[in-house]
Amino acid sequence: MLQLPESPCMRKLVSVEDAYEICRQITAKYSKTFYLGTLLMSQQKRRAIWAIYVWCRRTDELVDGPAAALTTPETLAIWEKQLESLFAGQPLEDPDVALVDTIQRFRLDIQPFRDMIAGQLMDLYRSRYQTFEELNLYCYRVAGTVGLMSTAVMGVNGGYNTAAWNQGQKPPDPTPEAVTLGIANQLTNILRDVGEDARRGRIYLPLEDLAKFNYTEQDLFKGVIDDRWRELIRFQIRRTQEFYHQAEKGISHLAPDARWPVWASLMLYSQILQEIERNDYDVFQKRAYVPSLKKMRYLPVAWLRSQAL
Ligand SMILES: CC(C)=CCC/C(C)=C/CC/C(C)=C/CC/C(C)=C/[C@@H]1[C@@H](COP(=O)(O)OP(=O)(O)O)[C@]1(C)CC/C=C(\C)CC/C=C(\C)CCC=C(C)C
Ligand SMILES: Nc1ncnc2c1ncn2[C@@H]1O[C@H](COP(=O)(O)OP(=O)(O)OP(=O)(O)O)[C@@H](O)[C@H]1O
Ligand SMILES: [Mn+2]
Repeated sequence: MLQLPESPCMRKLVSVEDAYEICRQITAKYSKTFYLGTLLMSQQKRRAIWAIYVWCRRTDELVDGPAAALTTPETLAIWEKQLESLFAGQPLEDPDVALVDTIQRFRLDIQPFRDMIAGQLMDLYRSRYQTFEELNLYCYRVAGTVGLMSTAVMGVNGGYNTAAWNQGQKPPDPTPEAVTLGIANQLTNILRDVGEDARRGRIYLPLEDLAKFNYTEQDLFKGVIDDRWRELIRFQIRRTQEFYHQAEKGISHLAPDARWPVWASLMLYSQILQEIERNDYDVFQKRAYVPSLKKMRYLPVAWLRSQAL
């Protein structure tokens, strides 16, 4: 598990180059899918995504990592103060040096970062979601925000205004689809991790959906896999696939060099849903993952899709 660096002190921080290298290593270690996606980007954009990844990972680790039991709302309040310091150009820890550089180069907005902290705060207070609407808000905060942060780095389709017939018109804005992709990823993550979360007493599946399929919390904690469960998870998978489908429509409005990495990460992460089906919906004993060779096979398919107008 990722260790948070020691508490901030007055020691000298690393150079910008070294800070990006630290972020690269952490991203490579903790996310095969997103790291692979960043390798398809230009050097400037990929470094920026690594810096963002590390800040997100560290934020998530506060409530999900090995030291999570020590995290209180005050911990998150201090983390938010540290965030404000980054946006004021003042890094406090080594990986922050890269994020400060990224914030300035890409003029990032602080709001998605604040919203993500608010999402992690929800994890301190809640372990159940009654409705999909409530879950959707959680997903926006912890993952839709990543879509906003990433889009600011990847950029929108700048070629749009240069076409004579588009002069004076605003380019289509892919922001809603970026949020939708983040939510789709998070819904996928929730389905993959049902067992792991249950072992921590957490249920992210909306309770209204459990009720609809006549499946109880006790069934879930016992890991019951029967037709009610299969139908319930099929329903969740279909809903998640609709989110992916909506998100796809935004990709052609991104900067051309960002389309392949986004198609690739979308296709690879959404494959986890198929793996869940292949495991006959056993998300209690098995962890659905996409084997590396399969991931590689999707890269040319993603490239072809990224070339379509
Ligand atoms: C290729 C690319 C641009 C990647 C972005 C990489 C990035 C900055 C990821 C941050 C991930 C992170 C650590 C978030 C903290 C909260 C959290 C844990 C969210 C879940 C991600 C992690 O998945 P993983 O399987 O590694 O989780 P665990 O091992 O269980 O901890 C999430 C599932 C959310 C990830 C959300 C995104 C990557 C947003 C995707 C949206 C875009 C890139 C926008 C694309 C634009 C358009 C127009 C479609
Ligand atoms: N090719 C593989 N062979 C065997 N086990 C694997 C393989 N890929 C993944 N796993 C198992 O699943 C775990 C997490 O895999 P996963 O694909 O979720 O990696 P990740 O780095 O978290 O990537 P992602 O960004 O997709 O979440 C690994 O630690 C390993 O136990
Ligand atoms: Mn992972």
